[in-house]
Amino acid sequence: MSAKVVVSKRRNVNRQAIFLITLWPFPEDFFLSDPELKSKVPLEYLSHKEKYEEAVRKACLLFRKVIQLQNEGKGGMDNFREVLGGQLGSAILPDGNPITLHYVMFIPTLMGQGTIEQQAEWIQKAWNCDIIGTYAQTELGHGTFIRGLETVAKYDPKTEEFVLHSPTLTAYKWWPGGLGHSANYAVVVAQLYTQGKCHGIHPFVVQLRDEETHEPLPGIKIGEIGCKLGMNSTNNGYLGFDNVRIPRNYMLMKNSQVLPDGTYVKSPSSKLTYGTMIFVRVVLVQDAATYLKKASIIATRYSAIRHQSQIKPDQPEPQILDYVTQQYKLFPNIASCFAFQYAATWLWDTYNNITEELETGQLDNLPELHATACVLKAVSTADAAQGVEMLRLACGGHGYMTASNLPSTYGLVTAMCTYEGENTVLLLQTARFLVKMWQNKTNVYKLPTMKYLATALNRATPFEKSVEWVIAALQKTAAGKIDLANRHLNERVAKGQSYEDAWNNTSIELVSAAEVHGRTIIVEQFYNTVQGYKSRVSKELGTVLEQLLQLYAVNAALRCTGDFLRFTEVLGKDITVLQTWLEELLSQIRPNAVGLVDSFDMRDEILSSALGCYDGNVYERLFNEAQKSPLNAEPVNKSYNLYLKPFIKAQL
Ligand SMILES: CCCCCCCC/C=C\CCCC(=O)SCCNC(=O)CCNC(=O)[C@H](O)C(C)(C)COP(=O)(O)OP(=O)(O)OC[C@H]1O[C@@H](n2cnc3c(N)ncnc32)[C@H](O)[C@@H]1OP(=O)(O)O
Ligand SMILES: Cc1cc2nc3c(=O)[nH]c(=O)nc-3n(C[C@H](O)[C@H](O)[C@H](O)COP(=O)(O)OP(=O)(O)OC[C@H]3O[C@@H](n4cnc5c(N)ncnc54)[C@H](O)[C@@H]3O)c2cc1C
Repeated sequence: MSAKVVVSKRRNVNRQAIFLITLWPFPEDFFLSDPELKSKVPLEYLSHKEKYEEAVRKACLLFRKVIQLQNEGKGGMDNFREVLGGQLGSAILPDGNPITLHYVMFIPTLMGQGTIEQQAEWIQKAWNCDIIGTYAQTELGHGTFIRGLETVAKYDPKTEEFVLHSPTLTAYKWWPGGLGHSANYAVVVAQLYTQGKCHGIHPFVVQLRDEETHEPLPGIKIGEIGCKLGMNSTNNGYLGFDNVRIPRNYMLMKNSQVLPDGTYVKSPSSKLTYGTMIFVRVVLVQDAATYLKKASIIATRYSAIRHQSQIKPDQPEPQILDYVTQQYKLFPNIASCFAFQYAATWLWDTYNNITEELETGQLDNLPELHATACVLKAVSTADAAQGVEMLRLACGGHGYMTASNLPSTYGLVTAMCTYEGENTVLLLQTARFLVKMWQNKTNVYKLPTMKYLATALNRATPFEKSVEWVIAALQKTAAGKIDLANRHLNERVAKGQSYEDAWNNTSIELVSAAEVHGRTIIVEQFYNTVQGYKSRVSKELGTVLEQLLQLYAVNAALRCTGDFLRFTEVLGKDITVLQTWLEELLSQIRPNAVGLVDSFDMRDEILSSALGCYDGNVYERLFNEAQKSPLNAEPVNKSYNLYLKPFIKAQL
């Protein structure tokens, strides 16, 4: 991965802005120039069924091209990551990809939970797409509380098989992507029973459909769950089992096993079953950055084109980009794109390092990785969803048009707040870890993202107008919130509440403490990244990066003013200094705003937006898109003679 400086100049010198990006040698043109990957008719004018069929057609072609590149030695996993991610992936399949789960969860689970022999059996078939899988964990009745899943897998030692069964309607698997009509295999998470004892949830490979006819196999009740807020081509499905038998070795047995006689061999850690969920949460932080970049480009370019109202009576209508309120909607989101990008890169590296440790049986850092993946996924996806909605609103009526691609982008990003662990639940997971660290302070000194907790609470943080102060204040606030929540927990227990009730009654504070902890990590990673670049890039770039870092930090601080006043030495007058600092930064960033979003380097075909095109011809594109409406094919629609005319006549 080589970081290079890309200079993006826009029309005139004062808009020169440069942005440091990591260039992947990914052949975008190979995909975007393929006419077969373009929709003949805008998706919004297709039926639900047609949208799905079009998505399957494109998804198969997309992956065929990726496999072709791989066979030619032109990249591997990176190419999959590009076509599955929020940039190229959502440009070609804006309503979701029905085969995503095959690559994002089915194959990773086989790799993470299968024995070497099972990997040898299944992974080549999966990579060759001889089989198409999904990841079926969530049920109609349970998504968060996976220890409460109802699907059962009972071992029959006589035949050395597991019998999968859905005892209730709420036990039906519900949500898995591609499950409705696309996948013919699934990793199914079920309660394992052997020798009359339940050993909790475990992963099983289950064939769902005939590999030739694609007909559902006997005992398999399967279909799609219907229309959703977005992602309507993802083919999320339901799956019920009526005593379906699978061979013993279809249980993924890397971590725990069932021997032929039914003996259960326990895993070194029950948490290893959860591994795949960490992987996707880590990857989602990058996707949050990508979706927010896409919306930031669209809204910023549109704000440079759109002229509206007057700032001074004798002046022509200004670019709406010159309204400070508009800058306040746009620029903190641009800064967040950098923040989440850097946090995603750091988290990806951390994940890979710790996953290597897990392979050698070292589990020490798994809890911190889990807690960190949870909080960064929750904070980045929540902020990205809020940011995309703010950017849509910043574009007025035209932002509400499907042709802007902002509604579709919102549909994709807001789903991330729910899947792979609903955000509140994940923040509570992080809080659980923080409280445990707080109560057992000796551990805190070792963990990279936690070591500030050892000293932050009692550290003096007199106000100063600097990013370093903001980081120190966020750390002190996080420590203060964790300490206070812990004290309230203990007080509730002392008054006779069970620990579980005390936890529930303290959960608002716990979620808030976890969130501040997450923001601390993001600001600190942004700071470390900029410090690392400053000595290696031009003075201009260093200045721009510093401005963005300061904007992200001061905006994070202003979001925490209440807590800052409670947990740090900051005073009301200091908050005024922060507000003025923010306004100064908006003004400093204004000349580079368009250049900055240009440097996110997303082509028009990726943006798929009449508002965000590089040439700025917004109105012509909006009008041309309107002509594609089937209603405009004829001047008078048949409903006039059928309904309107009789209605009008009847009123005369
Ligand atoms: C290339 C780009 C591609 C991007 C495109 C992606 C598109 C993908 C589209 C859709 C994919 C979506 C797929 C899904 O949604 S799959 C289903 C996801 N479901 C969940 O995430 C469920 C969430 N719930 C849970 O994880 C758990 O129920 C829980 C909330 C964590 C509670 O667990 P539990 O009931 O066991 O209770 P505890 O809190 O007591 O936890 C017990 C201990 O286990 C530790 N733990 C929990 N989870 C993990 C984990 N994942 N890893 C490691 N450790 C874990 C926890 O910390 C406790 O430890 P302790 O020591 O404190 O006892
Ligand atoms: C687009 C999309 C794609 C998906 N793809 C898949 C897939 O491929 N495979 C798969 O298995 N699943 C998939 N899911 C399901 C997803 O993982 C679940 O929706 C998610 O885990 C949340 O579970 P739930 O929907 O049952 O909500 P619930 O768990 O019922 O949560 C509902 C509400 O209750 C709250 N709540 C729940 N538990 C607690 C708690 N302990 N403390 C405080 N509040 C709590 C939550 O915060 C939330 O506000 C997908 C979901 C979506 C939206």
